[in-house]
Amino acid sequence: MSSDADPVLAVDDLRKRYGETVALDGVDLAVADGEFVAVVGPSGCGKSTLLRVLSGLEAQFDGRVAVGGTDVRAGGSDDVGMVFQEPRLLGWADVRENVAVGLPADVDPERPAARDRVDDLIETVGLDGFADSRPDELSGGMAQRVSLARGLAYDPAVLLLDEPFSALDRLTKADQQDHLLDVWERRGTTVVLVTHDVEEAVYLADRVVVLDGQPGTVASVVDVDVERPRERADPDLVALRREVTDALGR
Ligand SMILES: Nc1ncnc2c1ncn2[C@@H]1O[C@H](COP(=O)(O)OP(=O)(O)OP(=O)(O)O)[C@@H](O)[C@H]1O
Repeated sequence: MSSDADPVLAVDDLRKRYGETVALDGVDLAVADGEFVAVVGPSGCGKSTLLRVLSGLEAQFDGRVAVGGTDVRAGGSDDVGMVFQEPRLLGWADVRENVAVGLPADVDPERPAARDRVDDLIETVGLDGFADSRPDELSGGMAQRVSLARGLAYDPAVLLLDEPFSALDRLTKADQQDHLLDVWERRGTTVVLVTHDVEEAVYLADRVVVLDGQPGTVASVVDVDVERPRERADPDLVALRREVTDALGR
């Protein structure tokens, strides 16, 4: 997919420092509407920092970062939903209440339209029948799907995911990856996924951005030009995995 025309996410010459530590140095990235981009890189190269900047959680940086044409420092982050490695659910609240936390602040979660929206999201992530369950009644994969529904509650233009499946066992992980693909395909949300897992990146993404170094810079961008639905064992995917791994090792 081309990212040339009006990218929904535009990062130009991003430089981010924490005191003396430069975390990112001159990162450029353009993500097209509806595109699925994975960001991989070794520990400490600034992957989470990049997501934090994109989400508006970090206001101090040099360069330009815009979502939907609006600078994130000027409210562009309203168009961004975030899913973290840990589901970060409210233990005392049920699934419906946990998803409703992600609704825009001016929406009363008790209003019928808001309840319908939340129930629709719960169904979207495949948790029908669990709306009244509490987090301790859910498996790890289910809890992560609540977190995904919460991230979608704002109906964001861009969904940012920071290693959302890394704490899950292999089978649950594969299941959740397919679930995310399903949600992405049905909703058309633009996705930026940070992961350590090259296999996951290549299986899911249209493009894999390899970050490297300290400070982090874009070392390589690998297009995953493989038709969907994909087979994990597809020789083209296996070859692309090698290409990404080689780029990481350089
Ligand atoms: N709040 C902070 N204060 C100071 N330094 C920080 C802070 N957050 C990140 N850093 C530093 O910025 C650099 C990039 O960190 P970041 O967490 O973005 O990397 P990462 O690629 O996500 O790592 P990992 O894969 O281990 O999560 C590291 O050198 C880290 O120590």
